Amino acid sequence: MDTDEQLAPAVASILAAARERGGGGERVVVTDARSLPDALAAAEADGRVPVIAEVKPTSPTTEGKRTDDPVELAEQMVAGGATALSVLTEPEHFGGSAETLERVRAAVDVPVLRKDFLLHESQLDVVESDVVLLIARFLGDQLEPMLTAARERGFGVLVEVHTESELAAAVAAGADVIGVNNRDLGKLEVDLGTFEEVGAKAPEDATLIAESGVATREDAARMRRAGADGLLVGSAIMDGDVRANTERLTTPMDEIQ
Ligand SMILES: O=C(O)c1ccccc1NCC(=O)[C@H](O)[C@H](O)COP(=O)(O)O
Repeated sequence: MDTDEQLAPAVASILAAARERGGGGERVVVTDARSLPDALAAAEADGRVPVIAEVKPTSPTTEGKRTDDPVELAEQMVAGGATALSVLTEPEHFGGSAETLERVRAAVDVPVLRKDFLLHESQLDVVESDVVLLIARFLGDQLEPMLTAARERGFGVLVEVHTESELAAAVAAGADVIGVNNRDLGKLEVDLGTFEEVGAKAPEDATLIAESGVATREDAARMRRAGADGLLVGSAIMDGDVRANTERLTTPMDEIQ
């Protein structure tokens, strides 16, 4: 795992807050998790670009904060063709909350990913979701026990990696849905070449998600050509008309005149 000195100050601050944040009380058990791989396959069969649209009110790399009702934003994303949603629950740096995730999940019928920086098993017990994110870089040798703990509770799990060695650790831990983050959390720089390089080394049968930095249809097509089964998109959807932005990215290039 990184020492905080190797991380951008904003990320070190996110991690410090995550270490302090308590977990839930009672063990959460999800009995009705919506499958992310199934939803991605259904979008593909429909001829839509499979996009996981992210409800991200703010972030360390975003100016200002979006204050619209997150449920309305989520509904617009689904109306725009989003295959699944990602909802930030981190409160201090991203303006998220567990309550927002609960309200969004009750309002839509697509899989909802809980996007947070989970470091302890008890943090899984804060709120039900269909999928949780586990970040290989921050969990180190705790990745496998956290993956097991999440699956035992009924969550689907998206394991995020940024490098080939994190990918190897994720595969060794048993991850089968893997996100390659184009954003380097050490420097907060985004490079779509990361997915192209690291994703190419993933096992054939893994479900692969390209995360971060997808802004245009051309970016989406580039990630799809590199093997992405799904695209996780935050800023480019949250900035402006959320429904129109989602439609633009979920419509295949060959349908655009
Ligand atoms: O988005 C940030 O500014 C950020 C800063 C520090 C740590 C993590 C951060 N983002 C987490 C994410 O993974 C993204 O929200 C997600 O992949 C969507 O990225 P984008 O489409 O580039 O908004």
